[in-house]
Amino acid sequence: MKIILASASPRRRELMRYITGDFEAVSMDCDETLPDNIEPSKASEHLAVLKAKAAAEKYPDCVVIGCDTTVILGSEILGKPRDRAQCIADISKLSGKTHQVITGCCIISGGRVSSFSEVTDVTFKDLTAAEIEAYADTDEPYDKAGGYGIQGRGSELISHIDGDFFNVVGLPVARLFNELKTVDN
Ligand SMILES: Cc1cn([C@H]2C[C@H](O)[C@@H](COP(=O)(O)OP(=O)(O)OP(=O)(O)O)O2)c(=O)[nH]c1=O
Repeated sequence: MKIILASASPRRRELMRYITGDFEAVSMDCDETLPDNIEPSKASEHLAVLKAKAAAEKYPDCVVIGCDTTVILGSEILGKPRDRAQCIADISKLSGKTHQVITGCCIISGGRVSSFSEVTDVTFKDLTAAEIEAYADTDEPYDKAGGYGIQGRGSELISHIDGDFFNVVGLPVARLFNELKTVDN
């Protein structure tokens, strides 16, 4: 069956090519409002299911994949910063601490819905105000959860990670590869 990646993210499309070159990427518009009181750790999988279901309605004869990446610090979800001030505030919160990056994935095939979450722990260095401001002055943070890109200059902010690097960039490549094999069988 043809594979549809329901994502506008250029990073995800690039990472998906590690799994297969044989897929089509489509942008899905869907309401990403989270239910009240959802546990932060469940948010990305919830949104992945919404994105995949929206795509499955349009492509019922395909294997559809939806994904979402969230950055969780304690009980707070840090989204894409709306402006420089928010970026500085978010990176300041992450400085010197360990947070979780969770990518939720949902696969829908032949009406069957399966989903999972992959967690990577990311630890930031103790950053100075000047380092944080310099990073906020780049154009890297603004389309990324948590306001940083580990695959770019954001790597300078990090002391270490525990888990799948690709998961932080937006797609848990190894896990998704394995899950897709079970769906195709
Ligand atoms: C933490 C982090 C996030 N990100 C990106 C991954 C995701 O693209 C983005 C989180 O936003 P998402 O809402 O997961 O994805 P998206 O809006 O970019 O695309 P779509 O919903 O169409 O699939 O942040 C990085 O590229 N590097 C990082 O280090």
